[in-house]
Amino acid sequence: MAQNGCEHSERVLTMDTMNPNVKRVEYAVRGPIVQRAVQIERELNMGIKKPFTEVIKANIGDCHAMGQKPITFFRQVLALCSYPDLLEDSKFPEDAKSRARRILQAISQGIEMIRQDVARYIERRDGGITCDPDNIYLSTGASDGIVTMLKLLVSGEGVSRTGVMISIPQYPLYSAALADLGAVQISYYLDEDNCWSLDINELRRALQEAKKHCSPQALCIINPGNPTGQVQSRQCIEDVIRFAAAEKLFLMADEVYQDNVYAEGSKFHSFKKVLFEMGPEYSEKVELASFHSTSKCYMGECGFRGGYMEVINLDPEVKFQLTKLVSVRLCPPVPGQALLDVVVNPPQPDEPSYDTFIKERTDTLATLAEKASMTQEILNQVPGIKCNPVQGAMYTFPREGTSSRYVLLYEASGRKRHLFGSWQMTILPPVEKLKIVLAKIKEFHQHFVEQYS
Ligand SMILES: Cc1ncc(COP(=O)(O)O)c(C=O)c1O
Repeated sequence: MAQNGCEHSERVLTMDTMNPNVKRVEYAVRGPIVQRAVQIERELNMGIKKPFTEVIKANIGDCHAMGQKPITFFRQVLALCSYPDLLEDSKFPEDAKSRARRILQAISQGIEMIRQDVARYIERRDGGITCDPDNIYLSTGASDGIVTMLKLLVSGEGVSRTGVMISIPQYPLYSAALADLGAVQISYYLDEDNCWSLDINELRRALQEAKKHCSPQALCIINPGNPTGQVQSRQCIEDVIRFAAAEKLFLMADEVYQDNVYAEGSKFHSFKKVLFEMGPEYSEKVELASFHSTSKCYMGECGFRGGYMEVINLDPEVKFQLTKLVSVRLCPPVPGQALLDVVVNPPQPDEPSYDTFIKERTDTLATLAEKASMTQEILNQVPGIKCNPVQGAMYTFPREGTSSRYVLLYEASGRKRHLFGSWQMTILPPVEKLKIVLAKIKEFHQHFVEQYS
């Protein structure tokens, strides 16, 4: 008998009966490199001697786990919302208290106020272009919104099965969600030689090929990009919108890194703003869902799982279905909603927390900018490594040399040939630790090249 009192052969849920789509899901964030790192860390903790004393996790996108300081005002408001007796405590500033009272009141009446605050935030961000709170859906992080939208899109069988275009290199949520939903992944490749920009001809190529075996319905863009750190130009976004309109594709714009722009000459342009500035020919026609989150930018609050999506030009009956789908799962956790509210409605110049808030936000973004330029500078000093400028987001995706030994090693490890010799790392470790990581990469690479080329 098995431990749970049931013969294995009697189980209802086995590897043979389970959902085959789940088995197709790959998720690199929990993949072999991470598992090996965990194992090494355990061995170090057990006192096993190694040529190093610490594992610095340059793969994790969790800002606070990597030492970034949470924004004080946000945590104060969350503490007050969680334990309202603290509203009597004189140590908390008055603006944090009034924000907490407002949120507590709103939550008791439903989430309408938070959706309105999100809409006002989008209007400020997009230079006054109107945003209807009815187009805002609060989500448990951006991931939840993205998966919900994909779920709505997927249908059909065989050549009619929904195909969704995603960038390569990609953020693994997309391939995982598509595998899980049994949708067809249509890969389009970002242009490494042009700072990972998006080439419309490549979109065309991918789409034409895909039409032979599926029904392409949607195009996903991550801007600023994970894992490649590019910020798409306004021209590129316009081209993508024209392409989506011409090909009748639903646009999904993942904009969770909208504040993370570092490079001179790079600027974040939201898809919504560009769409509306292109005039009614596009703004009244192209269907768009855009996503934001409390997890990234200067907030880094991924543990609270706050986010929203804005939908534009959604068929009213589909919108009804979306509302139903979201409602069935009940609302996102209250702390995530409260946090989202203070992110979209931060301290104002006449409020006591304003100066601290601005200082913390500015310092956090300035440190990330410093780490972005340090990373690309040091990696580009290593002979054989090429690293594009980290224009935005929190990652770099450098490429190693092309010796045949590398190719063999790479393929032997079961990776995809097209990503040969490239790897992703975050710029999140504290400056001093990042310097150590970069120095180690330099040393390792030089040694590896000497040994095998
Ligand atoms: C491009 C991109 N989209 C979505 C997410 C998920 O965000 P959230 O934590 O809000 O679910 C991430 C997280 O790393 C990301 O990099």
